[in-house]
Amino acid sequence: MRSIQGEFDGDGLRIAIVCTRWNDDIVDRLVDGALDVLNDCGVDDNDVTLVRVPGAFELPLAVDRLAERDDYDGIIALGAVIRGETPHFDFVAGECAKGLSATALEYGVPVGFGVITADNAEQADARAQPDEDHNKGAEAASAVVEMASLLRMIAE
Ligand SMILES: Nc1c(NC[C@H](O)[C@H](O)[C@H](O)CO)[nH]c(=O)[nH]c1=O
Ligand SMILES: CC(=O)[C@@H](O)COP(=O)(O)O
Repeated sequence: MRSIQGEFDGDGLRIAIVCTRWNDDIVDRLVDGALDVLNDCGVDDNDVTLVRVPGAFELPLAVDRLAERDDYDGIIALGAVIRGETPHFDFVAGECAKGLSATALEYGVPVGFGVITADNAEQADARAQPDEDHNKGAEAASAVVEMASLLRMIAE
């Protein structure tokens, strides 16, 4: 049986990170986690582009435009959607996830879903810790590097 699995080799990869200003106290820690993983994987800092949008609802449009440019081997989307008093949470989180997934499939570009969806600030904080195992940004960056590598292997 032949097995194909991506490697955590970021050499030569061009990566965009799109993050939100909403909940930036949390999201900036996701950015740090993502950057640490990209550095560990050997992605050159000069090959990383950081884009900031207002909130998670705006992530898909920015990611879509970046994917359309075909300048990036992977895109990491970072945000934190924290439930409030109304159903607004469901629409913001749902449309964000749906839009990011649609862009990945339309352009064939790996999009890391590094968007925390939490019922409260404590849950969000617990998913934005410095250690990679508790940082959604690190998780998303790792997935993007692996998928970019896998897609290169499949294309060979
Ligand atoms: N409540 C949160 C939001 N809400 C804002 C929306 O994302 C959007 O910017 C607004 O509806 C204007 O279009 N965004 C988050 O990222 N996190 C939240 O908890
Ligand atoms: C996820 C949201 O948009 C949410 O924080 C908004 O809070 P609320 O539902 O109380 O307006």
